[in-house]
Amino acid sequence: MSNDTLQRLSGTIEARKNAAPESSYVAKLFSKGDDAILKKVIEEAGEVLLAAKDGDRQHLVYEVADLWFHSMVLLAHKGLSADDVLQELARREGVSGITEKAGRK
Ligand SMILES: N=c1c2ncn([C@@H]3O[C@H](COP(=O)(O)OP(=O)(O)OP(=O)(O)O)[C@@H](O)[C@H]3O)c2ncn1[C@@H]1O[C@H](COP(=O)(O)O)[C@@H](O)[C@H]1O
Repeated sequence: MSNDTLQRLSGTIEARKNAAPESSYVAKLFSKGDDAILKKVIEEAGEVLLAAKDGDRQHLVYEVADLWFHSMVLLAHKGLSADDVLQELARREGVSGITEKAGRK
């Protein structure tokens, strides 16, 4: 598995913060703010649920990609990135039981 795609996409999403809202989907979503971004994340999570139930594996991959993408937009909006999540997953590889919640309030 390669993280190159996630890194490139993170860079593109980050760059959209300085773009005019009408110039791109991500720029428009940033301009709408928190609630609009969170709504997309919830909407895509629901679509993942439906895809998981319909038995079409490619459909599931498609909807999870939508969910990951919108989660990345949310992270960027909050000053974070996919890299922060990858670091947390890497940290968990070394923790048995995953009971530690480092950094959680
Ligand atoms: N990976 C994605 C990506 N995945 C999904 N989407 C968009 O997310 C939306 C998914 O929402 P829906 O399925 O609900 O479709 P919709 O009804 O059109 O969406 P809404 O208008 O209701 O929000 C669609 O408009 C998709 O085009 C994405 N848009 C952009 N990217 C990446 O982000 C980059 C920057 O995109 P722009 O900001 O458009 O240049 C692109 O180069 C891509 O790499």
